[in-house]
Amino acid sequence: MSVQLVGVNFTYPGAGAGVFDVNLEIQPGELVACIGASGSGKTTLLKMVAGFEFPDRGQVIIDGLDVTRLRPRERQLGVVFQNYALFPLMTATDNVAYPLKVRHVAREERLRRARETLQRVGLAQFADRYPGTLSGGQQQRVALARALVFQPKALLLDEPLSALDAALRPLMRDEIRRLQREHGIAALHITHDQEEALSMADRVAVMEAGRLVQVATPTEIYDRPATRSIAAFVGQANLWDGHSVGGDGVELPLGLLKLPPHDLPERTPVTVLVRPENVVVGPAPDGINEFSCRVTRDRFLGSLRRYDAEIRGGTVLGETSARAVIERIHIPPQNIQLIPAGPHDKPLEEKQP
Ligand SMILES: Nc1ncnc2c1ncn2[C@@H]1O[C@H](COP(=O)(O)OP(=O)(O)OP(=O)(O)O)[C@@H](O)[C@H]1O
Repeated sequence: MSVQLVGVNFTYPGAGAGVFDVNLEIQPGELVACIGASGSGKTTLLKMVAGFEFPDRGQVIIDGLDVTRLRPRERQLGVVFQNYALFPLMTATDNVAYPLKVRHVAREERLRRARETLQRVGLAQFADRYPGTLSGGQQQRVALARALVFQPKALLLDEPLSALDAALRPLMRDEIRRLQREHGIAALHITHDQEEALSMADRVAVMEAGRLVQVATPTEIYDRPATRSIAAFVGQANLWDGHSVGGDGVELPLGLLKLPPHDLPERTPVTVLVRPENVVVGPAPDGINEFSCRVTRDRFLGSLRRYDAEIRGGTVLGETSARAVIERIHIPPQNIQLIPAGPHDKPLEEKQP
């Protein structure tokens, strides 16, 4: 059961904000995570699919059916929100059975199906408990069971894990993926948490100012971001602006950097991306892209160490598991990614490391 958005446009009345020219297809069993800065339109996109708002133009197609003008309930979607939105005066079973009740399923049948779904999310022994007596993770699993109980055509997840503590989140990620794959339904997952998006999703959709600017696998988004702003938004990044000197070089504020051969004409403006883990501590065997440096910030993060290496012309952010004093670094040419300067590039929203 797939979800398709075709040329979807929506502007909030009286405001310039909304979503624009959105085309996206989520295959059965596929999970697409939508990420983007606050206010970029992620929730609005979810509202289009859910039917909480109607597009001004374009179509929403679910399981091959045009649902653009259908109301939320008629779309048969499972929706899970950040705050669970459970009914506090109903037991876990009654909460899960509720969508069946509104669909006029007979009482015995709906209780049977609710218990069965609770069992599937590992909560059989909590069936008669009230939400207030359950932990955050257990409540979230009730919410998930409630979204799955009526065999929805797709699953919409709006920050479903952000209220959970860090230890529980990876478990719930796996749980959601297992259930969603088992049911073979398409899922759209809105999240602020990049690690969650990269680790859970089959594909990641990046939003900027109401538009999908890149939709690709997690590794493609991380390794080959389409624009400078995507590179800055996803993960940690060294981003340097400069220009091509033809052949295999780029001229940057920190000097000439050697790259794998490229065919950009001389003086083409480019942005260079180097992920911190691709900066290597110590001298280069051939002296290529090697810098002497002074470490100005050094943070020990357990399995790795993140440092700022001051070199002539700038600062390089690096990551290493080495514990020794860092006096020289190098950047192997194959670890450098070229991002053509493009019209999409907007002022950066770079994170502080
Ligand atoms: N009801 C509304 N009326 C007018 N503008 C709105 C309304 N709801 C949202 N917006 C605007 O639409 C834009 C997109 O909002 P949306 O909630 O989709 O962003 P988001 O990416 O989900 O943000 P966040 O990550 O902060 O939840 C924002 O500029 C927001 O101010």
